[in-house]
Amino acid sequence: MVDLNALIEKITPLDSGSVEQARARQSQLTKPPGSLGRLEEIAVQMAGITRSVVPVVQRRAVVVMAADHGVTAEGVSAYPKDVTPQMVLNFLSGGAAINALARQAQSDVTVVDIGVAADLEHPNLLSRKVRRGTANMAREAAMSQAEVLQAINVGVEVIENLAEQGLDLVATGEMGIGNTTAASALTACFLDVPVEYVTGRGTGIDDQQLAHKVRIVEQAITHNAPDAAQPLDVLAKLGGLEIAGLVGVILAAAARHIPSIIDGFISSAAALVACALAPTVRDYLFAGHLSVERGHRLILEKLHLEPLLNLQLRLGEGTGAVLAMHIIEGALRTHQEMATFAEAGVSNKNA
Ligand SMILES: O=C(O)c1ccc[n+]([C@@H]2O[C@H](COP(=O)([O-])O)[C@@H](O)[C@H]2O)c1
Ligand SMILES: Cc1cc2nc[nH]c2cc1C
Repeated sequence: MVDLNALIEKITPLDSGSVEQARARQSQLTKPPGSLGRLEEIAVQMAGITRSVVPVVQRRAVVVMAADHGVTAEGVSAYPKDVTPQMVLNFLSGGAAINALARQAQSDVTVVDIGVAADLEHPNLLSRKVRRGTANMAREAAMSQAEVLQAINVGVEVIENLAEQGLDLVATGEMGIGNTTAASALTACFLDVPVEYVTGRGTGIDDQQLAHKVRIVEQAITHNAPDAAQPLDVLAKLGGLEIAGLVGVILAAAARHIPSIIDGFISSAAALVACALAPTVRDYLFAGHLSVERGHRLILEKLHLEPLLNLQLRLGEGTGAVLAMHIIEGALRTHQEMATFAEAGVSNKNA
């Protein structure tokens, strides 16, 4: 089992030397300073993360963590919980949105059963069930402390195995009917805001169901009384197995100087927990996109992350994060391939 404190200690600040050299390179490229906007910042941040002045992102993966949620018994989703295992099989057959987008972005897709209630078997599935879905958080803690650590450990091991084969960039993905309810509860707790500010329609519930979902999240928080100063307590009581797994992914990637692209609302709730455990991790993160889900913007504001895309997505799976891989690649290609003023014989700005 991972020693979480030791892992957190490995997450060090970005390398300032690489940051400065990357900035110096940007200032020499054939463009007015700042004209490539956020692409310039991305290239510089990537240099600091990877400790390489001219980083590459050849080997890419999206880790899709799948799990069920006991709170679905309260009628908080527009879809039945059977969709979780059904979509896992769809990911494994290559028929989901994430598969199409990952093929386009030349990213591997790693599918992990970290807590799906049903039995699932497939040669390409990583079977790492911690338990068969969480307990109903409206009535009891979603998970025990031991289970939450086990789920984080799954994420850490997935990254360690991927990193051994070579990994330059990872995207977070998830699948779990009911998981926007868990993500809303976590967000309300960590941001200390009213539940209704951070509770949205998920897969598409109506106004009446939304009002009910808000009450269920409020009930879960009141009943479990998590200690907001103890991120693992909050995660165990209100979280999900896939969210805990993604906390492990985010922490382990940062410890190995691998950048993570965070997907939508649920992935961002995992990032919120990871940053509560290890604030330095934030510098290793990119926000892939801004989800339609209510509350996502508040998480990104709290983490001082600006989304790379805003496409009105609300699918999850890692779709927005994998789309954002193209933006990061663009930032690195210009950083690497553009000629300098001296190389191209272009006159620089008058001194
Ligand atoms: O990523 C997002 O922002 C997002 C927003 C809404 C829904 N989802 C996906 O929809 C599922 C959760 O929705 P729900 O309504 O069952 O809580 C889960 O599988 C998520 O991947 C994802
Ligand atoms: C069909 C479907 C696909 C999904 N992918 C992620 N969450 C999902 C929820 C549903 C309902």
